Amino acid sequence: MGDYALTTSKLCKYYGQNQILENVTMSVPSKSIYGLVGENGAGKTTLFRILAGLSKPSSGTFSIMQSVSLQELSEARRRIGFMIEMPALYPDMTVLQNIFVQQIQYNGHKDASKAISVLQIVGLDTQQNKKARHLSLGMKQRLALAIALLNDPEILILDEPINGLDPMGIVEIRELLLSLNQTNGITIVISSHILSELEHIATHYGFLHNGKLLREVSSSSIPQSSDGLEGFYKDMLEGGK
Ligand SMILES: Nc1ncnc2c1ncn2[C@@H]1O[C@H](COP(=O)(O)OP(=O)(O)OP(=O)(O)O)[C@@H](O)[C@H]1O
Repeated sequence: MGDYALTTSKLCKYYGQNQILENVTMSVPSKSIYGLVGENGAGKTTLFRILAGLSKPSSGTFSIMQSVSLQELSEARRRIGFMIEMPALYPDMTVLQNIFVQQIQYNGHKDASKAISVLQIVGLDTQQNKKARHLSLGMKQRLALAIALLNDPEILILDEPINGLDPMGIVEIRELLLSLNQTNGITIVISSHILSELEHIATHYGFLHNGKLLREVSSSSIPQSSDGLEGFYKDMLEGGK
């Protein structure tokens, strides 16, 4: 995969007059868990949407697994599992049927054994016959993650994947992500508001603030003190580091 799974160079995005991303130059090492930290409105989702091909940058370039051309990028994206927005679920279909819909859209056919295996990975196999309308938010999050895993991705891009999960659910997703990274070698890019949670799993961080990537560091640069990542981030925003 090369040294970097994803890179961006001087990426800018405007909506009308508003500059949302400003010269974002980012490098996500292969096989890392890269925590993207940033306040509400910092531009995290916008950046992920560009990588996913859901939005175009106003200027700048990016690469996914060394692919840069439009055609190569669309191939490379097939090797990424995205969880950016909640996938459109059919409320009157079951969990399993919703997985089948995704498989048919993506590959043209359904694959029941693969569907069950991703539901097992995210701990939803016991709920496979439940209608989507009856799922809790946390269960929907797991289903979105299951969908992102359907095509054995080499990279996972996860926007706030633990939003809405209870503490036990958060621990389970954390362990799942660690295992996907360590056992399957999947590079994971993850945004979360819960810095203490990112701290449990991230090997690298990028700090996005007002559309600018202030700094990238490896987790070894974060002090092991009680306010570790939170304190580091606060000091950085205050210009202390
Ligand atoms: N389609 C759009 N049109 C206009 N402005 C947009 C659009 N999408 C996002 N924005 C604006 O871009 C800015 C960045 O939004 P974005 O969703 O990328 O931030 P974020 O870091 O993901 O925040 P959050 O953590 O709240 O999800 C916000 O000010 C938002 O209002």
